[in-house]
Amino acid sequence: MSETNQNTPASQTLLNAIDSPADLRRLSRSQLPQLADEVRAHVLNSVSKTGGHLSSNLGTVELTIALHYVYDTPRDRLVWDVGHQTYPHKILTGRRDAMPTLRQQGGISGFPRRDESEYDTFGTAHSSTSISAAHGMAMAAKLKGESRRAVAIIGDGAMTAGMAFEALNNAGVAHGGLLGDVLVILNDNDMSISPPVGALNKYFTRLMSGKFYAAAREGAKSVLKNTPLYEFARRFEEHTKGMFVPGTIFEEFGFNYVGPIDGHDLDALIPTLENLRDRKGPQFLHLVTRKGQGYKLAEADPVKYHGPTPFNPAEGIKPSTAPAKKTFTQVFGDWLCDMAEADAKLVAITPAMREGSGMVEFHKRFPTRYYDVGIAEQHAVTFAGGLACEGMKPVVAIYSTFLQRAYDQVIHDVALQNLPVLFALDRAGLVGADGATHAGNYDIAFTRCIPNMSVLTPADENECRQALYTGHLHDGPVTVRYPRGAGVGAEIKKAMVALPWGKGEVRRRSSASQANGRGAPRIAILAFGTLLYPALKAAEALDASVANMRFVKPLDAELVAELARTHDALVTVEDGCVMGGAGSAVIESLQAQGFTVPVLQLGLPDEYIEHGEPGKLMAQCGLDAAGIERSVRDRFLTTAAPVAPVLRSVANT
Ligand SMILES: Cc1ncc(C[n+]2csc(CCOP(=O)(O)OP(=O)(O)O)c2C)c(N)n1
Ligand SMILES: CC(=O)[C@@H](O)[C@H](O)COP(=O)(O)O
Ligand SMILES: [Mg+2]
Repeated sequence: MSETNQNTPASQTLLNAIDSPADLRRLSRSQLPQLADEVRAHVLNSVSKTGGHLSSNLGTVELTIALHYVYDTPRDRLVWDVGHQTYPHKILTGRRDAMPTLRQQGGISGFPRRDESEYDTFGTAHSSTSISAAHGMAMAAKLKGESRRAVAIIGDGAMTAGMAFEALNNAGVAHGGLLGDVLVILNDNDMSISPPVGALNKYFTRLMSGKFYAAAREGAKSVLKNTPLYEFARRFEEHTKGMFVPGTIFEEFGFNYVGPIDGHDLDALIPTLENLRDRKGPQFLHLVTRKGQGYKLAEADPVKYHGPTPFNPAEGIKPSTAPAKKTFTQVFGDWLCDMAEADAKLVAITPAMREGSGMVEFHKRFPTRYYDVGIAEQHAVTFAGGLACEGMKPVVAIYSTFLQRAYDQVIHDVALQNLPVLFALDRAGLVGADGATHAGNYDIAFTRCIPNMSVLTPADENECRQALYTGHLHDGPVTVRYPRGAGVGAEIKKAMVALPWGKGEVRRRSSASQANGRGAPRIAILAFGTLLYPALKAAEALDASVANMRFVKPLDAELVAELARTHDALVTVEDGCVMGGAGSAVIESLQAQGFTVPVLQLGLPDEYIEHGEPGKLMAQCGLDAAGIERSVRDRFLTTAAPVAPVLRSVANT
């Protein structure tokens, strides 16, 4: 019996004794409903304190208990799609008492992590990967002659990504005579983050509302419940269900389809999973659940409770009273509506992130020009390409990390054809609580190398608005990147004025540079994006010049040359990966122009930065003012490594 954690209410008598699924499997079936109540309470109690994903987790309590009760985990593999709904899974697999550390530095992740637990069989967070991974695990078991099973648990939202169907298409057939024993569980709560979109959702609704099948089931179950016949009827039903319900798309893919059944009913879940566990070949179980189950406020508004910050569960989420600075997301949302007013050709696309991308107002005001395409980033980009071919001005609002999902579409379907698509990249740089899977660290590197692509890095809220406007006017593909949350609180000018294309600006001149180089080396910091402000602060202490570069591509080569001519050393700072980032662009420009001035590149390191508080994480990466100052002193201003007199090339004269 584990020690009762002082943070957990005493009412968790069953849960406090469960440190692994083996403990769970020692419970009787009749104890499981109480355990479900305790797990649900623990989820609500924890998330209301730490913040995190809530409504999806409340919806998977019974499913999680049933899976660990029926399957021999971790020998049998569970792969959770997206993985934002795995708090019950973590609570039941030895991390109950770690929940207060959720998504905090050094604490447990909000998503499954292989390096966090053997029960987290596959790292997820980007959606729609679970069927592919589970299929791989199932085929490996076949090839190795192991009897283990693989289960993918995927939501109705995640099912809208093409990758899920790529996997179904592959998993449903034999390979070399071997057929994987994979179970795909569709956790259908009729919700993505926003209300679901697309034809697939309508199809699921038809399946769920299969009148005859549902009625036949309920009738049989209530009559036979708790009788020996129930078992017979259950098996009979399996073999006769095809007579009542027309073949489903999943059966066309080669899966044995079962369902829909109530994903909160343990008496339905457990026998069904026991039956499916012992069947060979690809199985598909369609569950109907409710997002937010068991907490009325989340049941009523699963969108609001998808990923709340800390709140009082007794009162629910209250609007913040603090006069908050506008977030970059809000700046984008405001600009989008203003631009739509001014330009009828503007259309806006989101791959299932309406709220997170700040598009609720745009959707309300411009419903015919708003497209939520579901979790389908590849389609979102090429769809925008098609719109642009016909003279529309599409804006693809997408988190930097999710654009990674559509890289070929950006190159092949948009940039190569030089189509005017504006990519509004939110969550650029470190995002904090979601950790490495959601970091937008790489977009500067992976977009600036694409011919025809332009890359803008606004420094504050006002410049973000102007950069979006500038990108919208540009006749070619453009990315404008901005971080999660608020900036410095710059005054936002309503008037939209295009930035001088490809031009940066000097924001501070070092006095050393006006002293013709006597004394301390003359240093210039070239800042990209919101790191302009910590750079300015560091420059005060360093007496360095500072340039707000604004554009990574086209880079202001003239400004780079002028700074190289008038300074002994250059420093680049960016909230993106150093490798291939903006600093690399500056070095390439210096080389191309024949300059040999030393350059210190500051940015995100070649490693994954885990979840934590963004400000602290940036400081740990040396990207706060103190860190920038420290790095410049260490590199250029210590006697140990003085800046050598620069051999000035011809270009310097
Ligand atoms: C590739 C990708 N795009 C977008 C997201 C953002 N996202 C996280 S959860 C979610 C909705 C998932 O809906 P569903 O699969 O139905 O799970 P539910 O939240 O309903 O349990 C989205 C769009 C993501 N994680 N990965
Ligand atoms: C699970 C998932 O991918 C989304 O819910 C994501 O966590 C949202 O991130 P933001 O909180 O930055 O909008
Ligand atoms: Mg869903």
